[in-house]
Amino acid sequence: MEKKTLFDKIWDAHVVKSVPDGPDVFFIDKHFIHEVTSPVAFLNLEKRGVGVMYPERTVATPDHNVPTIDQDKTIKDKLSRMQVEKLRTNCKKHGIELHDLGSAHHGIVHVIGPELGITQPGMTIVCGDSHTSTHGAFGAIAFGIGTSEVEMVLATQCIMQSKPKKMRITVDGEVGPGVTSKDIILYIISKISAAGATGYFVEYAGSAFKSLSMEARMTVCNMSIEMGARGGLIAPDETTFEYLKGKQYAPKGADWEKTLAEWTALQTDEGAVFDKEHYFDASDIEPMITYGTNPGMGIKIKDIIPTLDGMEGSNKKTYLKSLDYMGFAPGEPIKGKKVDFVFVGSCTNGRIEDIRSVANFVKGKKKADNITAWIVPGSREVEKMAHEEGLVKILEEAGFKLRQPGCSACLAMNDDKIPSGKYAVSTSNRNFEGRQGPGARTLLASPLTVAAVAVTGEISDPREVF
Ligand SMILES: CC(C)[C@H](C(=O)O)[C@@H](O)C(=O)O
Ligand code: SF4
Repeated sequence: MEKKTLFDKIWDAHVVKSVPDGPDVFFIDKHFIHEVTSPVAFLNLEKRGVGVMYPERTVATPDHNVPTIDQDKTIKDKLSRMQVEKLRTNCKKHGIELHDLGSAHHGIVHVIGPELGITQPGMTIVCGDSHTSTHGAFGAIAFGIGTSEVEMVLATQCIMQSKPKKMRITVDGEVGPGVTSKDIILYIISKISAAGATGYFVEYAGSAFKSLSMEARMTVCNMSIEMGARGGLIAPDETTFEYLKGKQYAPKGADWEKTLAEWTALQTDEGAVFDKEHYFDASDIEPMITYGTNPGMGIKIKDIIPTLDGMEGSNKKTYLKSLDYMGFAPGEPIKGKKVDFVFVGSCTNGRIEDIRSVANFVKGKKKADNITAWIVPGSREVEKMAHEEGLVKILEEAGFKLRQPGCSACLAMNDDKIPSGKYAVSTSNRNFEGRQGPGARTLLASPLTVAAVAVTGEISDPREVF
């Protein structure tokens, strides 16, 4: 019998029609929408006089543009207000479930999907958003699509897709204390580069991933796109099932038992062939940070910023331009550099475990005077738990400012911007020029590292801060 990868199994089960030499017609189980990439799709449907085929398969939430204070008041920014209002009217008109600002399950689309148990193993999931890859943590094929495809999914629940190549990234062994899943993925991207998985769909395998919680796995899959991959997934296991059990949209009773048997079979067959394989050893991974302007420009915090050795021509030019933007020089240590802002949040690290780890770290300590510290829960549910567990109190005592759920300072589409020239150590996933505001300088790191930076006011290794 043909050996199949997990990706093949899910893919093949969703092909409605195979077109010779063309893309497949591909069925989508779940569709998430937000205020930025859906308005034009709805507008075009309207123009064509077409309705939404399966409204119950789409779930909406406003997250990118929303303010993270005074969410109960009218949004001040005109474009943001219009986009959020459009989302409301479109959802109402087409009978689409909306988790609106201020409601119990409002939040970043990639945080609320898993939280509600909408994201499940074996599914195909899309959203007009590149970080849809997050949902792959459940053993689903999840990827970002463009606005014209959002329209296609609304109208037909299908899209046209060519099957990507398959890559497996195996990390075996155990990471040491102070090393998190964010460090694992930053390490992988630094090794294979920000374009290293272009054209591939990745399966993460090996004991280093199996021992991660679901939230930590989501951090890994979230950043698949930052190495160019279409998406990334992890085969479901007991950790996955335990997380989903009892969630609002998870199967219940006899249905649960039946579904569990199906989910358990969602594994890559022994001997299945990948187009490319990478192997890493978990014991080589240490706390990581980026120093440049793409997520592949990462180093261990203890290391120096790479020198110009072996760099020539346009590579050297691009490298120097990137360092110039960051205000760094080749060969300098990164540790000890002064920082202005820390940001804990986003669909990469805005979940409750992230907030817990920051709170545990800063408990009884104070942030440094030069630091502005923002903590933005990924959802209302996370916010609620953070209050109930006493984490907010700990964080506020340490000098952090808690804001309301949304994408916030992850990208400069709302009011939470880092001023030009300032340094922000951020738990988000992108450090592009201007990502957190025009001229802002972003360094990506784990929540634990961010906590250490908040306390010391400079780039620090969390294992060395007490
Ligand atoms: C605005 C949206 C389309 C974008 C994406 O696709 O990822 C954003 O979420 C991001 O993280 O850059
Ligand atoms: S939190 Fe950041 S990465 Fe995630 S969807 Fe929002 S803008 Fe994109």
